Amino acid sequence: MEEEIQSAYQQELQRLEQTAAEIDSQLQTLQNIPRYYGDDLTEQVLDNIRESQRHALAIAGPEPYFGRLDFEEEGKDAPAPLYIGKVGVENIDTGELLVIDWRAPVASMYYSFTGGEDAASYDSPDGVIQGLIYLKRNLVIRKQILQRVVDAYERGGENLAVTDEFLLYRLSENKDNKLRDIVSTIQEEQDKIIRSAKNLALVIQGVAGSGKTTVALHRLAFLLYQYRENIRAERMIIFAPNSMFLDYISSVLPELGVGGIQQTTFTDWALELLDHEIQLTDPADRLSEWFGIGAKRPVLTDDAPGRWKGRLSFLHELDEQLHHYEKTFVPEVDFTAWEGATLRYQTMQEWFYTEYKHYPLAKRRDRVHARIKRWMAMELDKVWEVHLRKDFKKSGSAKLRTFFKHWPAQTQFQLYKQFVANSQTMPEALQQSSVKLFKKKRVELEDLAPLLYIRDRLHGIESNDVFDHTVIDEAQDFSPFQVAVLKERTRSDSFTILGDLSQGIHAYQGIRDWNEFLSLFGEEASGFFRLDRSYRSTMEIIHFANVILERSGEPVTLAKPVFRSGEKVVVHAVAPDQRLETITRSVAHLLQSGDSSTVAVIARTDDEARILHEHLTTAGFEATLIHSGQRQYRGGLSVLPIYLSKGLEFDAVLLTDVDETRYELTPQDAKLLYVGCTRALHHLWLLHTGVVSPLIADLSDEIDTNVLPSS
Ligand SMILES: Nc1ncnc2c1ncn2[C@@H]1O[C@H](COP(=O)(O)OP(=O)(O)OP(=O)(O)O)[C@@H](O)[C@H]1O
Repeated sequence: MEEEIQSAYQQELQRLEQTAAEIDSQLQTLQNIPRYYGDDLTEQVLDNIRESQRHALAIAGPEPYFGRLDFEEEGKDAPAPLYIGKVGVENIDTGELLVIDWRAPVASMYYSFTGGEDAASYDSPDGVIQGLIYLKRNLVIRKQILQRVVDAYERGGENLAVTDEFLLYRLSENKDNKLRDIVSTIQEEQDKIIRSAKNLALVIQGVAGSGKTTVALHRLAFLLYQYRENIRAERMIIFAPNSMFLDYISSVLPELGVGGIQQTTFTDWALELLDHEIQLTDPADRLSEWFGIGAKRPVLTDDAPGRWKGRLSFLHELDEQLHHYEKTFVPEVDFTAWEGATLRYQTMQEWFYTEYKHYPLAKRRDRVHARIKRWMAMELDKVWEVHLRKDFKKSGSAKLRTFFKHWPAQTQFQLYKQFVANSQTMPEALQQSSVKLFKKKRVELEDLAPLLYIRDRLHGIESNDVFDHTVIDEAQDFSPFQVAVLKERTRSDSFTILGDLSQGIHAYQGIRDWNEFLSLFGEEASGFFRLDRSYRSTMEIIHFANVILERSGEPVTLAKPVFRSGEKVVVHAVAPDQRLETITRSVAHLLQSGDSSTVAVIARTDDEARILHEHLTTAGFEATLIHSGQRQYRGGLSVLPIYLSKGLEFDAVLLTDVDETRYELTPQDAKLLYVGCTRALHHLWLLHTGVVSPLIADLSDEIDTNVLPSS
């Protein structure tokens, strides 16, 4: 056995040397060719190709591949080894494929193969190809050094099922600052999503840590590879909850060799399109209202402003109002430029409603205006007396200006203000507060989608502004209205919409059920996936977090852990006068433990986080305070309010003040605490002074209560 392993290692060593030498030599050759900055188009195209090859080889160089699959295609007489890496590499002289791009059809078997003696298959452009798999091997290569060779499957061997050993090895590594690619360990259920066809709106419900964000980013890389003739990176867009989150995920796409994809938040994107005509109220006000403690929080109903204005029935009501606006847009008044020159309103209506029907409203108005001017010019030509012609021209223009005052060019905001004031269905309190706010030229987040909708009806959507693919992360916090607006701007309904209803902490604006989105697309054009396995946290952490979710009193899907065991979750009661000192000691302990390079101290509110940050800084720690305006994710030690922890992950998490007043037995608080706990990869500690939160009370078997280091 030992000998076999040694020989496999030697074999792989040799192969690696050859492949690495080929990559280095190709890269060297390309680097010797200077970049082209001239005007010749052919040269420019060639230079671009060389540049992307340089880029690909630079990615391949240090870690050329991560897996090997020996596959014997039906009709062939021997298995051929396929080496799978982030980018494909060919031997320049022989054309032999040294490394196969992970996105290539044949590589899909590396991810879908789960063992057994049966035939395996993949979809090639020429149809389904079948054959037998003889070996699946994981290889860890760093800086061209072969570090690990592990066979997950060998035909005829004892272990017929593909083992998770390599996945566990990857998961046990601790995290640096950013989210990373997972090409070497993509799981079968994730691979199905990544390789789904382009013209589908995919909705993915995935438990915390199931890899939703990561999978969505890999899907973009796949689409760009598979549909390279039809889609462009600059026409793809990712919507994420905030700028810091965008920074946190910013390494994955470059690691996969993909650049140029637009990444933004819905708010930033919408405000830009709306030409900053309006200002958004400070989101911090609403956040402190909803994430305040206890009695201060509003009751959550479907009449909450975000829920109400985000529903499709509001869109339909606006649609009706827009329709009415359009129908009455051309007044039933003739235009007389001068005596004897009258344009009947029926003619103008004919132009507006029939001839220019296909243009958006504002453009139609401009077209009719220009056409009336042309009509006046023709009428003038019929006037022979020169002095009259001059007078008519002047007075006709003045009359047209007055006449067009009946056709006011309204902005989307002016129209929206009227529509809201005229609404027959909006709850009165909401209508009044909106009208009051609009007087100050201010709007709330939930007004952005209706404003964009009206804007698009007025001005249309430029073909340059249409997306080839749209990703919405943390989509449970989006409204159907927002998705409807994005649907108008996304070609062929090509969407990846991902989120977790159990983490819907912004329920005052988000959805309750994925059907709220799916109904926008229809069955044929959409697909629904569930990811129930969680890869982030240890079994102990996931079991603990699941209990919290069960106590929420709402129907939930519990996360299934991969078999990775760690220490028990720590829950510790602290006397009030020991609180700060205990936090300091715990942080020091967690930072020193070997597998914690990122540690988060998670407080209940913004203010509590700020105070803790001050305390830790004074105690000599280098810590980053994460607040709602934060744009960069720095890693190391972070202090943050719990609602901002969504989407992030840390080797160790310390939740402070998990007591009955801060985390009540309500669905909202359960979701909030669930989000906080599921941020931890390896260590989860919770401290409380006073009575422990009912969400985690009486869990003695699951937890450790006695591990705090002594002072
Ligand atoms: N197949 C995989 N192999 C290795 N690591 C994985 C795999 N899938 C997910 N992970 C890891 O699990 C963690 C969670 O991934 P990600 O943040 O994408 O999940 P998520 O579902 O978006 O989480 P959440 O909803 O809790 O924010 C990351 O560290 C990611 O690298």
